[in-house]
Amino acid sequence: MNPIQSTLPILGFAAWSGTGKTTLLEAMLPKLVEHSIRVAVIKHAHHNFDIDKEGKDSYRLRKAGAAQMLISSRYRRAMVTETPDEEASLPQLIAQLDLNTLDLILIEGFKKLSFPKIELHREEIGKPWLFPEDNNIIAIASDVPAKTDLPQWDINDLDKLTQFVADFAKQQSGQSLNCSDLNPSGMLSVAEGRDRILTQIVAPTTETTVKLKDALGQIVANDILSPVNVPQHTNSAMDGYAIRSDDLGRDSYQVIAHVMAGHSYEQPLNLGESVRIMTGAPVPQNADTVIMREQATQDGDTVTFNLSMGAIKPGQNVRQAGEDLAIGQAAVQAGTQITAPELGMIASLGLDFVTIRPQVKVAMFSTGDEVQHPGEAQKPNCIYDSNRYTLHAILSKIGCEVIDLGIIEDSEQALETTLTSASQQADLILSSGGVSVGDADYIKTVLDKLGQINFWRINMRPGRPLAFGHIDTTPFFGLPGNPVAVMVAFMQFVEPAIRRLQGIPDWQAPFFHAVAEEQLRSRPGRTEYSRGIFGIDANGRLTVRSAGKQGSGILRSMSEANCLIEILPEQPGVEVGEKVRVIPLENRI
Ligand SMILES: Nc1nc2c(c(=O)[nH]1)N[C@H]1C(S)=C(S)[C@@H](COP(=O)(O)OP(=O)(O)OC[C@H]3O[C@@H](n4cnc5c(N)ncnc54)[C@H](O)[C@@H]3O)O[C@H]1N2
Ligand code: MOO
Repeated sequence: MNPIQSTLPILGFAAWSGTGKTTLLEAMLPKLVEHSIRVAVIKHAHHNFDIDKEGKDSYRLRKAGAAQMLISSRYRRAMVTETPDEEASLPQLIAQLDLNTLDLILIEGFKKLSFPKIELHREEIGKPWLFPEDNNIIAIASDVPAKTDLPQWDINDLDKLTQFVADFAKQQSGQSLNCSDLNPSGMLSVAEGRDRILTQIVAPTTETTVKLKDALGQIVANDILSPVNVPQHTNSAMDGYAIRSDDLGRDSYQVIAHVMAGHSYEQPLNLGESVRIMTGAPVPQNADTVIMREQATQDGDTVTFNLSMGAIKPGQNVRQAGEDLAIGQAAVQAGTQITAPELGMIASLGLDFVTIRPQVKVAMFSTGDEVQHPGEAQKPNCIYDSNRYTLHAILSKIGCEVIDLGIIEDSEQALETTLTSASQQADLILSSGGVSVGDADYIKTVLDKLGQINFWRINMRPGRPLAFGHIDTTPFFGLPGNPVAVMVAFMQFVEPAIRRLQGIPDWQAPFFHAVAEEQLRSRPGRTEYSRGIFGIDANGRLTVRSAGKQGSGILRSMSEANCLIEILPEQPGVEVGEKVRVIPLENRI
């Protein structure tokens, strides 16, 4: 049988019924989303099925004879197509997906067709292995060992299984985009450059404990487990009256106490009784329902509730102990950068110290005799140094300690001294300028002398020239001099390396898709990063347009942009109305 063709990676799950395919997929999907993998699932059903429930408008219209029923809302859409004559084939189904917005297609069912599959096996089902008969099976998840050389894991080890699926998606997408076909010889694609860099970056395993406030912007080293229940007690979410849910329907209740936040009423609540309670105060034993004060009239120690303002629902307006976090639950996961919510949450657990990854120290300098310090009178034919300022800002934003080595004069000796001292102080070294072809050869001479540096040309714009290697054991990046190229190259190559040094191995920049409001040009084979402005149009669609002139030195359009528009090598350009990938800049630069 011919293998199923698709431009996106396809992976199926082969199993006998009762093995729990859907349950496993349901548990795996949120984890794949965490890996930033956008998944479509195609599921085969053996029997007749109705996707919309009897009585719903879409159901009624379909039953009334609509051959195709397309229903759409702000949040989702669904297409129900009647296929009275013949079931759709898997390739026809794949063709219905919006492949531009996906990274992976998972298939449940269609087990006779030829595409890569993971076999799921549970011994208690009592069915034979499938892999001896199906050479499309590439791995096994089972509760007993299988006699095969295929990779295999415990079917209950969801993390390992997810990692395999995520790696498969990434590896296959790399294969479906044949870089050597796309790139003129001698140039690396963005992905190839990044991969080469990342294989040479080793994450340190050290950690350090700091005071809570000093952890702002830093990376959590280990999962922070909650030592307490949050909230500590089951408590009231409103100022009002607590009663028992098995005691609804009375005309009135006797108010037997008044509980302020920080206090409690220690007696069990009896039938007919009510406790006046403040927001945050613990609800008494037996009480589980709070009616807000606006709905109540208290006369002496009797309270009545105005039900015309809303019926009382058992359990309403009560926050359960541990509902936010239960004791032992991970409040913040290892690898998270601490921002305001994490700082507040850690404080809310009563913790005032946090164990973090040591701050990554980045030494940086500018090169070029034409580059001048801001504040000096401008010399003829010179340019003020903006790169150390943009780099300082981005590095601080992502939690690095910056060692600013200034502007290095054009001399072998000065550069050698600077690089040697940088490699001793820093975890990573950054320079800008002097990496393209026509530049002072002394930079290459010094780098060759001190370390192992490769000068690459990346098939992207801006940011074509890039040097990468090590001075002693410290990673070194030579970024291009042009002010926008330096920022774009930083985001594509340096930030993933720093994230790895921070202990986040599979960091990926967030992106989404938006509809182009105007035509965007690109050269096929090259990744084009245009400064863009995204927004929402009158129809609620995410749209994007260019932020203006795109020269590699024009910082103004970078300042006005709120995103980079990434036009991929396989895209010849983007027409009006087409979807394009957008990398938001907020929180990145
Ligand atoms: N014959 C070729 N010329 C150039 C090529 C090429 O492939 N062949 N590539 C072009 C591209 S693309 C870029 S990007 C630049 C990068 O060159 P360098 O990394 O060698 O950078 P410089 O020549 O030193 O500077 C380029 C540009 O940027 C200004 N600059 C430098 N440092 C700073 C700074 N700290 N702050 C602000 N501006 C800075 C510098 O004055 C130049 O205008 O090469 C192209 N040429
Ligand atoms: O790509 Mo250069 O990096 O165009 O300015």
